[in-house]
Amino acid sequence: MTLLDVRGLTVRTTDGRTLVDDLSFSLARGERLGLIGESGSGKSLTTLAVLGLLPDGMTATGGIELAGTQIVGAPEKRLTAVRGRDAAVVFQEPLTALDPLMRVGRQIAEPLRRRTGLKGAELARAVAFALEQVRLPDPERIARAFPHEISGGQRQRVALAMALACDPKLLIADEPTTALDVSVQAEMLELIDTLVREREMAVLFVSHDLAVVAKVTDRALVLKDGRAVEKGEVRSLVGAPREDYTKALVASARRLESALDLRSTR
Ligand SMILES: Nc1ncnc2c1ncn2[C@@H]1O[C@H](COP(=O)(O)OP(=O)(O)OP(=O)(O)O)[C@@H](O)[C@H]1O
Repeated sequence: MTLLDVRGLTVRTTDGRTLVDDLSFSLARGERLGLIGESGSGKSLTTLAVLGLLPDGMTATGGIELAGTQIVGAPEKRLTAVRGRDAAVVFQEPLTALDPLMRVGRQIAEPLRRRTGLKGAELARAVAFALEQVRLPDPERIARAFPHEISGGQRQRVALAMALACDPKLLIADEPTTALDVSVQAEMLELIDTLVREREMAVLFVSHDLAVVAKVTDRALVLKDGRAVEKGEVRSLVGAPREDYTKALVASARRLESALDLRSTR
């Protein structure tokens, strides 16, 4: 069953520049797709369009159907209902999602309370559980901390816990490991992989690094200047890229072999 259907998505600026050009792809429930391309290729704008979050001065045309809701042209009220429940996002920079002035626990409590209606001690227990799920040690301490009091890797885990709090059908991960130290990148990818598998969530995974995409998804779509230039199984994109642009992405991908080995052993 189709969860996300993007048909002829085009994003333009008011001064007439086309930043995403006639893009189409779809995602079934529980399926994973990588969006790959170099900086400026339109990956982030595509994911923002899916959530109805395009910046001012940009308009989307075409169709985006997410869990039965037409996103393009939808009123804000309908979009608010979709976000969190049908699709949630983890951005490259966790501070985008986190309020610097609010303790971490309260930030996770809010979406949890909305979804579950829990209060008081039960809600506090659910917050601690959400933090444990993303493998954060000492969840009570983390819950009391402000975002600047924890490490970048821990903040990204908190952002992931917030995204998962409403049990969305689709997780959008936009360069979720790019800002992290190399040593914590692999752990984060593994965590995303495990958590979405347990929840049977679909994933739209954005990265400029094909090796990173290969760790999480089986299929990928290659974007260049806002257009899809190639799509298919990650394995065939890597083994036999047709476009020069894809060949360049393969060449620049780090640790590609180990990423593919990892998936083939599952
Ligand atoms: N708010 C904005 N106003 C004007 N142009 C923008 C805006 N945001 C993005 N763009 C332009 O749209 C194009 C696509 O940007 P987008 O952020 O989607 O690329 P990307 O592939 O996600 O790259 P990156 O990995 O660097 O974020 C780029 O040419 C970028 O300069």
